[in-house]
Amino acid sequence: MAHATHPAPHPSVVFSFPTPSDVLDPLASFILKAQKETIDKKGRFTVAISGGSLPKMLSGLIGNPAVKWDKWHVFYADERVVPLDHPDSNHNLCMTELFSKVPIPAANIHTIDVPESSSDPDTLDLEDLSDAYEKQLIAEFAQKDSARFPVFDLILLGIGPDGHTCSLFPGHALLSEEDTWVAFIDDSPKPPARRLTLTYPVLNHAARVVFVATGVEKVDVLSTILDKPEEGLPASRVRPVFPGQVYWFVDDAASAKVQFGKSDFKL
Ligand SMILES: O=C(O)[C@H](O)[C@@H](O)[C@H](O)[C@H](O)COP(=O)(O)O
Repeated sequence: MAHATHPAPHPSVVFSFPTPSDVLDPLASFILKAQKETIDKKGRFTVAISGGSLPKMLSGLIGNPAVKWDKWHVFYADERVVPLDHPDSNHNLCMTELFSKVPIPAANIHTIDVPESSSDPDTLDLEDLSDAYEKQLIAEFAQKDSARFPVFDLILLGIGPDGHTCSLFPGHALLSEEDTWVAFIDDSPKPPARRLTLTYPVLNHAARVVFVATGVEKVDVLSTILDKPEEGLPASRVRPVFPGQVYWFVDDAASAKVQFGKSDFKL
């Protein structure tokens, strides 16, 4: 019997701009176009967002009347298991850099269940926390899309100098996770050790994954990720199934050694 064939993933699209600040407007325009296409079709826009320098890179959205914040449903691509108001919390960072500056309803931002000012988050059971976060995703996606995995309209990610993305670190057992939507890790090589993360099955069913990476400290890892995917760095393994698509918004310092073809940015 013939096996069903699945179209191969689209090749990634790489946009490189002279400086980090030159990335801001094109990135905002790209997100707005994705938002419009999605809301026109289904009336809501599901977004996963990570920490690091990424939230600040979304400043082009602040004050922009075209952003339909009330239609955004935001999840964290990964989160550190610390109180939500802790300096290490990705939610805290996103609030400071972005969400406190725009009219997004608080109910549309899905946080992990670690109360603000909680005095001992280390006693919280990671499996319970990741199950509870997965339930929030199921509530958002499962009945509506009736799919085995959620299909985020947009996932916004950074990369570490070791090639990690989300809390998916090189050589870690979580790289082989095939079933759960949200996983936990208690041995992150980058502190803090205890984190939750979306898994590859989620990343690789997204409609669009956007990586943002700037600065010379990313130059070697970016060329390994794009030019040597066979090395299997965590970020190289983000290859959403057709018709999903990976986009890179980088600066010329980060892409200086990349051989992979770059595209001219146009919408
Ligand atoms: O959870 C973390 O430890 C960080 O959020 C991390 O994953 C970060 O997103 C990348 O290292 C990229 O960071 P920069 O964008 O700041 O380089």
